[in-house]
Amino acid sequence: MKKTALITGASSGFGAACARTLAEKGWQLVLTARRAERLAALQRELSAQTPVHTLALDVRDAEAVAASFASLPPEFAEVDLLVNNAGLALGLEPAHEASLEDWDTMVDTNVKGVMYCTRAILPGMVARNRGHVVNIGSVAGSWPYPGGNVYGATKAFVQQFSRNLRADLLGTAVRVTNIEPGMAETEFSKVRFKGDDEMAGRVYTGTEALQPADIADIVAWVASVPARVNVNSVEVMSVHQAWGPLAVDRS
Ligand SMILES: NC(=O)C1=CN([C@@H]2O[C@H](COP(=O)(O)OP(=O)(O)OC[C@H]3O[C@@H](n4cnc5c(N)ncnc54)[C@H](OP(=O)(O)O)[C@@H]3O)[C@@H](O)[C@H]2O)C=CC1
Ligand SMILES: CC(=O)[C@H](N)C(=O)O
Repeated sequence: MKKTALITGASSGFGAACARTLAEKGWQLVLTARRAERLAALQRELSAQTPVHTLALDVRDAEAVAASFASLPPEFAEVDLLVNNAGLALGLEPAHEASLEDWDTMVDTNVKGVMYCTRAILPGMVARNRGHVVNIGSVAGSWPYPGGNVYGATKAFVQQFSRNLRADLLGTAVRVTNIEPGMAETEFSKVRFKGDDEMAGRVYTGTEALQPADIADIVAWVASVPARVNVNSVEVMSVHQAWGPLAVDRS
């Protein structure tokens, strides 16, 4: 029987790449994000390969997360792998100029979204004594950079939440991994710069960033090691990056 992976933020970037890679490796998929049409397209692409269930969902909505995860079709209900990937950065202003609304959105998505999804899926994993939570943190959670203020802090939360989950889950076979990617070429910068494609493009100019499939390969790897092994964290950067995300010239 195929194992089930539930991926949040599967409509683009790392999440969509994880869907493709895990489908290739024989997983069946529950794909979630807000953009239902993107999920439907990915489902059409992958469904010849593996069963796919899609769920249009905003991870900031605790009740919707709990209700939809509790009412998955029976054949998808036992989630073996939760990839907490949905997330975003908004703005790159210094703290004294940043928008409180952007800060709230980042905390609601990157912190509370991860909490809500984890809380909804974990009881089943513990009851079955089987499962794996893979959180997508960021090098921005450990390495400072100008304008990284709240985004980086949300990823520091993800790092420590991952460690603390392991403490709570000691004595069970449920695994937790925090993956901390460096700069990667996805829709991340388009979102951060609110559709300013020129600004977003500058992030990747003159360098070679990670690609979504690079992160998907790591997710597939941490999920494939022997059940006794917990890969606690993986920090991964482009060979062209050695510390915090590259600052972008805002002028
Ligand atoms: N790209 C990078 O350089 C790095 C990214 N990361 C992290 O990787 C993760 C994936 O980002 P990446 O693939 O790069 O960026 P993308 O913008 O390509 O993907 C982000 C995904 O998150 C989903 N999402 C955002 N907000 C919500 C929400 N409220 N509810 C549900 N889904 C949501 C989006 O779907 P939709 O809009 O359809 O809801 C989309 O599928 C994020 O957590 C990001 O912080 C970490 C390190 C580096
Ligand atoms: C490394 C990331 O999370 C992101 N690309 C950023 O610029 O902060």
